[in-house]
Order: sequence, then C-alpha cells, then structure tokens
Amino acid sequence: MTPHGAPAHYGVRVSVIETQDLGKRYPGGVTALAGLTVSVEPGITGLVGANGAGKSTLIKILLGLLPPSDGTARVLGHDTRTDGELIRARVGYMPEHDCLPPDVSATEFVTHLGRMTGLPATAAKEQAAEALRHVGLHEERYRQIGTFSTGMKQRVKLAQALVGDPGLLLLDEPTNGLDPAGRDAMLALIHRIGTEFGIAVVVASHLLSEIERICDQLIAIEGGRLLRAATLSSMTQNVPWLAVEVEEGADRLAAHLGAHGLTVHPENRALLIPVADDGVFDLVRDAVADLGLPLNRMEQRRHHVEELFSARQPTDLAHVAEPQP
Ligand SMILES: Nc1ncnc2c1ncn2[C@@H]1O[C@H](COP(=O)(O)OP(=O)(O)OP(=O)(O)O)[C@@H](O)[C@H]1O
Repeated sequence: MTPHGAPAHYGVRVSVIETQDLGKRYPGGVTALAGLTVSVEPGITGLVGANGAGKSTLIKILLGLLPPSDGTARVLGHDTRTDGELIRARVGYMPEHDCLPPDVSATEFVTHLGRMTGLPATAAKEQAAEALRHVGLHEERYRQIGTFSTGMKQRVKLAQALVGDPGLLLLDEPTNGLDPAGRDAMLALIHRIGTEFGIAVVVASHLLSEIERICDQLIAIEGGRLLRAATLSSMTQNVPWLAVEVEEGADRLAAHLGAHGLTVHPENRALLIPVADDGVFDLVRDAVADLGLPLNRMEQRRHHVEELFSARQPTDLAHVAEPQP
C-alpha cells in the first residue's frame, strides 16, 4: 500500500476510484445512475451535478452502503460489492445532511466515531483532538454540538471524516447552509487537507463555480450519466484558437483569411481561427490592416470552466477546438 492507502502494483499507483458501466435503479423505477464509467486520480476531485444528478447515490455505492444495479465500482482497489466494510474503514465520509447529536460534545462525538472505525480508545481520543484542531474547533471541543453554528457543525462532520487516517475523503455538499465567508473557509480547509495532508478528496457539489477553485480534476454528471471528466489544467489552458472581432466587415475579413488558407468559424460577433502556428497572429493582424477594418478585439481564447462544463459544450466547441488540417 502507498502511505495514504491507495494500493500500489509494481510501483504504479492506481486510481483511488474506478467505476465501470455503473448503474443504479431505485425501487419505483427511478434511474439514479446509468452507464457511469469514471476514474478518480489522487488529488482533489470535484463531483458536480445539479440536485438529483446522482451524486449522493454514487457516494453511497462507493462506500458499499448501496449495491449497484449494474456495473462495478472499486475504491482504493477494493470492490464495493464485497469489501464495503474494508472501504468504510479506510474512507472518511462527510454526509450531506445534519446527522449530529445535539447533546454530546464535539470531542465525545468524534472520538466515538473513531472507535467505530476500529481505533483503540487512546488513539481515537488523540486523533479526535487532532482532527478538531485541524478544522479550527480546538477551543470549542468540549462544547455540546447543539450549541454550534451551522459552520461549526459542518466542521465537526469534516473532523469525524478525518479520524482513522483515511486514504480518501468523500465529502457530500460540504458547504451546504454556509454563508459566503463560511463557504470560503470550508473550501480553504478542504484544499489544505487535500494538498498538505496528501489525502485524496472527492467533493460533491451542485456549485461548480465554487469547487472549481480547489479541484485538480472535475467530474460532471447529469441525470446519472457522465457529462464530462477532465483535469483543471487541461480545461483552463488557452485553447489553440484566436478570436477576432471587427466593428464591421467581418464577412470580408473571413473571405480574405479563407483565401490565405485559414479556417474561419463565425461565433456571434467574433471570428474564431485555429492557431496552427505563430504566423496566424501576423496574418490576421495584417489582414485587418490591409482591409482597413476597425478592430474591436483580437485575443487568444480562454474559457471559463463553467462554460466548458455546460451541457451544450461538447457540440458547441468541438467544431472550433480542433485546428483544421
Ligand atoms: N432511496 C431512493 N428511492 C428512490 N429514489 C431515490 C432514492 N434516493 C435518491 N433517489 C432519486 O435518485 C436520483 C438521484 O438522487 P441523488 O440523491 O443521488 O442525487 P444528488 O445529485 O445527490 O442530489 P442532491 O444533491 O439533491 O442530493 C433523484 O432523482 C432522487 O430523487
């Protein structure tokens, strides 16, 4: 095993989560997941989708709490159908809904859950204290949870997920119910856990704009199906095409560039041109000058992650993302 629990085979670290054609139908006919094949690498992964997309169902299957109707899922190398108990001992889970007893202290609660993951009494107590310190509840650790704010309760849920030295954290809507400052603090905390502690983290959220800030990888699901999966770096780098907008004469410019061998795609008021090499910039600039056109803007195109993940993305961008031969 690797230090953080992901199994290693001949020195090659495998994905922390792998699903193959995963499906889940609930009694009554609701299809929550269908044909879902994804692979989650170590790091921080955002699992995004609207309410009802199937995120919580996926998490319950990954924890071995719910059997899939079709397909397979492996977590830290273990089959969720047969090794649920093993997986739950190695994975920290922060549930979406409030599930905290109001009349026990944070220390008692987190220690108790540490015992339930199999830790001896002293280790559970020590790890609970440590986890509560990490989430910023050291001072308040002996207070009854019922007296806590929503933000503090979310942090208790995160702390209990941290005990037992997990190799993976599954966090279901961790910013639920928090105000903007509380959301920022929770996201910063998750980012610190994922980067400084080196624990693989999966954060389920319906707010893409929020979790994209802390993730290395994003997996978007819609109606239980995979919409898109990609690393953040591959999405935020400049795509290789140029957007040019002229006040007037766009048709003449397109014809001129076409005559010089460039492929031009109109998009709203702009022309999009694949950038095969540096010469394209000069060619476009010279064409605008030669035709005497008023130039509004000329820029290499960047896309916001949210735009790339929108449902219409694959068809809308496909025709311009690939430079033409
Ligand atoms: N126990 C159940 N029985 C029947 N249908 C269910 C059950 N649990 C979830 N569903 C349905 O399965 C679909 C996926 O639900 P799920 O809770 O996994 O989505 P989600 O993305 O986590 O959404 P949310 O963030 O609102 O919880 C929804 O249509 C939901 O109504």
